[in-house]
Amino acid sequence: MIEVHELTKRYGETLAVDALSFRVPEGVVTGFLGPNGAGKSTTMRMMLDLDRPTSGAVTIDGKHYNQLNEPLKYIGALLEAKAVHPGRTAYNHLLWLAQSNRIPTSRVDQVLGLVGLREVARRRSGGFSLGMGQRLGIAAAMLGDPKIMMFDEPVNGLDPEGILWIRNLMKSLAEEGRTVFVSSHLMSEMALTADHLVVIGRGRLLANVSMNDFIDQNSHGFVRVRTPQPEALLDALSGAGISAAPHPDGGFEVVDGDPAAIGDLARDRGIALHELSPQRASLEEAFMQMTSESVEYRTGAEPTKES
Ligand SMILES: Nc1ncnc2c1ncn2[C@@H]1O[C@H](COP(=O)(O)OP(=O)(O)OP(=O)(O)O)[C@@H](O)[C@H]1O
Repeated sequence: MIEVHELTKRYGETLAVDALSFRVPEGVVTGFLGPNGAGKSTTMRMMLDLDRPTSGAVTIDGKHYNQLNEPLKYIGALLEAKAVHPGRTAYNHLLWLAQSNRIPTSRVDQVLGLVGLREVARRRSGGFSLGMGQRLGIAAAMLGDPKIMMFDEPVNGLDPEGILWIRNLMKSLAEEGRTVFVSSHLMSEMALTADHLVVIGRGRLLANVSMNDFIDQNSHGFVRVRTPQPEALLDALSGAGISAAPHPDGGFEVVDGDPAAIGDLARDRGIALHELSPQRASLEEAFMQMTSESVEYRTGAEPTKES
């Protein structure tokens, strides 16, 4: 369990993280979302003691990172995939990390197998592709078999196969009961991976909810209706006080509509329906809705000091 308590980070005039508090639950993938510059990387660095908070604290299973004996056994992280000495082989990079945390050497071979790098283990990592570098970073994160794993933008620059592999890996790590905390600015990817969301803007907490609740709370669902008798249907709907907006594809959209009520109304009037489908907004639409409601988070808005 990761707990963030009133975490604040100031870089001179910039308030990068502002009294942030949240917990990252176990057994699910938690997505960490926020516009560019929201403070995600700074928060993650402070979680790993790579940056010192101005105030507040992060605890991992109740302890500060620097109190963890052999930290790779508690928390594994992929922050900067290319943060590996280019002249070192994949095997030696992992061996060095394993030895520094008293992890058995046999585990190096095991994680190389888990990420599919066994065949290139003796090659220098400087010649690795981006995808191989990501896999090596993930192998390092898994080395200590930690209960908590953090990934900062793990699918950046990966091909579809690599993206699918990382998505499935994160889900299976969570299913094993681990805490999986992942940042990404790719909403469609996050929607497919995360069960829970922590959303920040300008260093502040905006939401800490399940994916489903976040979408429901920040967007309107609608019902898509298609009929060969559009005029009769529009008439019936407006008579029932339901407003429907025409869609360029010839159908209608009823915002916050109840499909059963629309279906019953059409049946009562003898109107044929060729489509009656409830639609849900995407995570991207919900995210845009949430951030656009506040002037502070709108693209192009000047950051307000202390905001
Ligand atoms: N070392 C630093 N010195 C000064 N300012 C910094 C430093 N690191 C981050 N910042 C500032 O802190 C704020 C938060 O940055 P951070 O990189 O944490 O955001 P982010 O949410 O990870 O953004 P992105 O999605 O663009 O990576 C930004 O205004 C950034 O310019």
